[in-house]
Amino acid sequence: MSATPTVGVLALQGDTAEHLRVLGVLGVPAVPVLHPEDLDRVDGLILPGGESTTMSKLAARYDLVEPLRKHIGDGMPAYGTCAGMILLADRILDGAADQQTLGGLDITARRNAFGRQTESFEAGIDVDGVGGDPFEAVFIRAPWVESVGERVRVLGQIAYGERAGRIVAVRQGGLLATSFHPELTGDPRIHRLFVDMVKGQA
Ligand SMILES: NC(=O)CC[C@H](N)C(=O)O
Repeated sequence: MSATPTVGVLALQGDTAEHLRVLGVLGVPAVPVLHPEDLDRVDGLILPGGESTTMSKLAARYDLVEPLRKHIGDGMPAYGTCAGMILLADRILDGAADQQTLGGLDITARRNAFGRQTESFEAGIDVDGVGGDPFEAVFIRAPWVESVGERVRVLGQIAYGERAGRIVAVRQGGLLATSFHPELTGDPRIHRLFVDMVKGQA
């Protein structure tokens, strides 16, 4: 792996631009990924937040489903935020009819688990491996992680209130997922963790 990896951001739908901006702030070369051959030019991939059913449909339309599964299965590091977490999950609950995921991450994600758009909220989350203050996390129609397989490490849970204990950040080898959206709040610590994972340094 080169000292400065190139990170791709899936560009089918959702907040691709915000992820590219954070990677730019970190000085990491970053490119949108829209076609299968784009995957050959990146060392890691971010799957953004947005709408997972729409992203799945567009992935099929752009012939990206199998190439994405292959790269992820072959060990390409990937980080899914919100809808991206759903795409990485091996199993989902409350998915749309016939909703398929890419899989790779041995979790069950419950879609829209925290309620409707109007019930979006923020919470401070202590994310394991991310030093400093709790991460100010924004949840927008977010999934939670209902259960994890034994290879999955829980990195963050909601600490207090009626949602206390809900798992919202996980890692399994080179795969990272958060229910929330670090790309929207200007705090680059989780992106830095992912870039370190891509470099093989975390
Ligand atoms: N902010 C988000 O990414 C929302 C995810 C959306 N609820 C979905 O199921 O895809």
